[in-house]
Amino acid sequence: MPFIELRDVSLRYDNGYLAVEGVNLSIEEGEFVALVGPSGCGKSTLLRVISGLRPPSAGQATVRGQPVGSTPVNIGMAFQNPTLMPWRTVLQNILLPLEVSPKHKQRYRQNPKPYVEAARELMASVGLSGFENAHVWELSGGMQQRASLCRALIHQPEILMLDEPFSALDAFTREELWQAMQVLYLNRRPTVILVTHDLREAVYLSDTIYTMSSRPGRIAHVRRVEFPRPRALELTYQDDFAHIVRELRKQIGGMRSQITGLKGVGA
Ligand SMILES: Nc1ncnc2c1ncn2[C@@H]1O[C@H](COP(=O)(O)OP(=O)(O)OP(=O)(O)O)[C@@H](O)[C@H]1O
Repeated sequence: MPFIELRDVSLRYDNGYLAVEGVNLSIEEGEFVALVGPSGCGKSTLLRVISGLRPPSAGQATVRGQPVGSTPVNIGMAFQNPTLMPWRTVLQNILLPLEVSPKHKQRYRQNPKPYVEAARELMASVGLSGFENAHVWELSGGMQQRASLCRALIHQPEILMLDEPFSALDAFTREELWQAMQVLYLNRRPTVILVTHDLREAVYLSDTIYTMSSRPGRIAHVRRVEFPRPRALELTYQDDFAHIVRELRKQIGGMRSQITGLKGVGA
């Protein structure tokens, strides 16, 4: 049984807008999946469906075979904007989800020590040791995003949802963060769903890449990525890596040219 499954899922927003239609996908436990596609094709909408924020208008979304929302599922999230609280230290920001997580809040209140240890370990794995008592304004954008990834993982979520978490960073910092993300993933093996416009990022990090068509979004192409892990950054300069990136770009370019009426855009 797949861990996460969408069967013929469509979602129409309250204003009548059909964002996604007839989406089928199935994600194994511990799989790293990327959703790519033209702007507005419904990538974030699918995250909302899987997290239970938006019930599908048609079709079925299940986690472990149970309809989404029928049983609690531990989810971690990180977004483009790290949204750390400026009045809290980095360590306090990372511990924040434990104050509200139904699974952890009581144990955390009674005995915070193991959680603080876990937060320190997470920080060490992404190179943030020594910044536990720093405040947000003392960190670079890349460091803030590292902290946001640690915060997303502190309550040991089964599913980690990443909505363009590296898109506001410069190219070098972004690549550093891919490597930090890979370390976190290999240490914990959560099921990850990454929404991104960066095709190199998708290929570097993922096991499977779903390319969505423009609105209403459908799954237009599924690409497995078989490179063994850990993946070195040098992989991104290899021909077989570039070949997959080109294949995805061609798919998306074709859709964009259908929308704009231009021939060969991005192809
Ligand atoms: N709450 C809402 N009400 C009505 N329409 C919405 C709502 N949220 C999103 N949409 C529309 O649904 C479509 C899909 O949006 P969504 O954010 O899922 O796309 P996306 O692929 O993540 O976009 P992008 O790549 O630009 O971030 C868009 O056209 C958007 O305008």
